Amino acid sequence: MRLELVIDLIKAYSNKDDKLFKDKVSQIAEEEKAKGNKNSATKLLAAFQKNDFKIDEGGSKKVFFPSSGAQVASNKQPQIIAPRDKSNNLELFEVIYPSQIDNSSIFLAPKIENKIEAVINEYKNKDFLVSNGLPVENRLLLCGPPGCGKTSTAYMIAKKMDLPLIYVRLDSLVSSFLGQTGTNIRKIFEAVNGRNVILLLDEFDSIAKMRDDKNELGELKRVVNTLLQNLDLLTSDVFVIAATNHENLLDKAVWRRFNSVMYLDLPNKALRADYIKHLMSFHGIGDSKVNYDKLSDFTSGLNFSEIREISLKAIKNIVLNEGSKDLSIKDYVEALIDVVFLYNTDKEVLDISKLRKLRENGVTLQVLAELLDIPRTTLSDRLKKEEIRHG
Ligand SMILES: Nc1ncnc2c1ncn2[C@@H]1O[C@H](COP(=O)(O)OP(=O)(O)OP(=O)(O)O)[C@@H](O)[C@H]1O
Repeated sequence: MRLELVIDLIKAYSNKDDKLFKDKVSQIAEEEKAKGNKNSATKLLAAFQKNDFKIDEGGSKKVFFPSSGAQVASNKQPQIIAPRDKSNNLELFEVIYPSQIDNSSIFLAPKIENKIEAVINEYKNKDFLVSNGLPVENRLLLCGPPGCGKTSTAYMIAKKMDLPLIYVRLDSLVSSFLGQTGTNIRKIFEAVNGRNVILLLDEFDSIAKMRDDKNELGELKRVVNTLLQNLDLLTSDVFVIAATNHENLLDKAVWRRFNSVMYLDLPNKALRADYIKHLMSFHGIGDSKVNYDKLSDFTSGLNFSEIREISLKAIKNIVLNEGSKDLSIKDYVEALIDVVFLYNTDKEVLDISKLRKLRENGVTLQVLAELLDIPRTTLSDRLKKEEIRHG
């Protein structure tokens, strides 16, 4: 290896010039390859990627690569300016920098968590993979019911990759002025192409599904084609995440564009219990005596967003009314009824089918009757009548 290259490496390291550092490592690898030392070149690149070159700066770790995130943190990266719609002058996307994303916990099934970690790792090492002639997964489709963490997962990935997130809501993009949509899509893709960013296309079905809509005319088809063509033209620097609640509405041409597809489902019993426990302990409520298993049963069939709302309501009630830190089953069910099993403010107009669901989820008649302030036998009769009505 030439001495000048070593000196350049040292200079790059001390100036924290990640681009120069990376260039010099690549140059050394190339020279080794040219000399017939392919193994040494591969080893060097592997060591480089594996160590991720973390430099300690006064106690806080700075990620050397991928570079764009580090540059944002040190204000070296030029700001990403969102293009605007010609008619209403509104910005076509929102830029969210990793420093603006908090570290709040996201609960995912272990299988999904592992898959996401693998995708992040692959993207972080994309240069190495590409230099070895291997493709990189940089198109992720997140599907699943609302409130199960598609958007939150995209944020978490941006935080972990230390990259700016470009957030586009396709439904609002389309609903504004159809005639402008194609132009707006082009403007968005031009603004991000070639940059190390995450492009989140939320409510993806709102545009992709239009292709087959018999009632819509050529304009919509053109819009969808523009979207697909622009996706194809993106460089591999852009990591694309599309999110949809209606994956069944996406056609084959759309599925083909994504090399990773993940389904974020409603939380199972264990995840619900962990999530409720996490929310409670975060606010200093509850203790080891609380039966989280039971609370988890009560919330069967609900999504994370609903469980969060219920739990926060219960926490607020406990803190405001009782000033205590205890969590009773009744407190929780009361919040549950308020948030999800609404009875139109008038207790006479009970939504019996929802109450049946609560009973099925394990809430006792006694607790329900007390909370609803109706005699237990009356409630029991009404539930039985409902049962007969439904066979
Ligand atoms: N897996 C999860 N772990 C922890 N909290 C979650 C999770 N999923 C959702 N939440 C909570 O619900 C809120 C809404 O979730 P999010 O917007 O990520 O869901 P989504 O699947 O994108 O929903 P939509 O399809 O309606 O856009 C989050 O801000 C968070 O508080």
